[in-house]
Amino acid sequence: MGVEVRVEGLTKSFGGQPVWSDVSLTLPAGEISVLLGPSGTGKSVFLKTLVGLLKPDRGAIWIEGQDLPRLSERALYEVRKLFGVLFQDGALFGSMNIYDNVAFPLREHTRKSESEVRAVVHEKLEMVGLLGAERKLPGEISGGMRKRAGLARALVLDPRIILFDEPDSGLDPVRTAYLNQLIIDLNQQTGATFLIVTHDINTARTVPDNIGLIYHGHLAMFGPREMLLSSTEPVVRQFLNAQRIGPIGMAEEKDSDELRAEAEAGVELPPLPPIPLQLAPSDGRPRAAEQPPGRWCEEHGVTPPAGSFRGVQGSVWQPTEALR
Ligand SMILES: Nc1ncnc2c1ncn2[C@@H]1O[C@H](COP(=O)(O)OP(=O)(O)OP(=O)(O)O)[C@@H](O)[C@H]1O
Repeated sequence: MGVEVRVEGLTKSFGGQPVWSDVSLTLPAGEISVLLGPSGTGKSVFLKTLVGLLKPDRGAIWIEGQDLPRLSERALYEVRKLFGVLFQDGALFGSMNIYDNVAFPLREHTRKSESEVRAVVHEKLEMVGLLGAERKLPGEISGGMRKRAGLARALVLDPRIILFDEPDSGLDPVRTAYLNQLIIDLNQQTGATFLIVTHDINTARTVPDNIGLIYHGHLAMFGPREMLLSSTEPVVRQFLNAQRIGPIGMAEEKDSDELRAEAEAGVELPPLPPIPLQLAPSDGRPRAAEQPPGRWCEEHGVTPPAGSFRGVQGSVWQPTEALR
């Protein structure tokens, strides 16, 4: 099962330049969360800080009662074993074949015999659909296959928290759809806690249980998918709907003249698009963390945008008696 990650007041800067300040959020155990934000806002820095590769200036990261930034190197080494990380390019060793790449963490961190290593490597390669490609070098397979090989390697130590840094970068829409399905299926099978950094709005709208948005050095919002997809908060609304109208400009933030000009021109925001159904596991069995569509909206008295959750057993979302 996954474990909860509780981040409190986290602040990180480089050479006095803050990347983000006072970030607080909880990644609920076993749930999938997505982190969004304009380029350069420090999403990768956040992942690296979570896993202990970078030290924050201030703040806490609580995992199983331990505050990561306060741990000794030795204790941190142990806690790191809870994590699996899929780096952007898969971070495979170019001179090792896929089998040896995936076997690497097992050979480095465990005392498993070669036959035990083989069993685990085969299991994980099967999970990501790469059986048969074991003898290929990373340079001989496609970008999508390299990501899946990186994912198999991230899975071999049975992590309870899996971090994905832009798993969909450089993939075509079809490969991205396959990878998103794989992420959902892996979450169902492993029950681990997932955090995905992505720029893909479709991924953000359909894959996670929770969405966070970093903007202008702060966490603008973090919460259940339905909360952000029904939010009218200008930054959240603009980013999640990929619109030009709103506070985010080409160079991160529009200046007040640009915003005033937009307001004076009476530029109307288009209505919020419908909230899509969350991607379901391919075998039809629900994930442990899955919630019925529309539950958050219903519990919080929020009417979702027209046309939301279409496809639920052929029907359209309807508020319960209490909301009518
Ligand atoms: N080790 C480092 N030393 C100094 N500055 C760094 C370091 N790592 C990252 N930065 C800076 O921190 C900022 C955030 O970088 P980061 O790569 O986390 O952004 P990002 O949101 O992941 O961007 P993108 O979406 O484009 O991948 C950038 O200005 C980057 O130059």
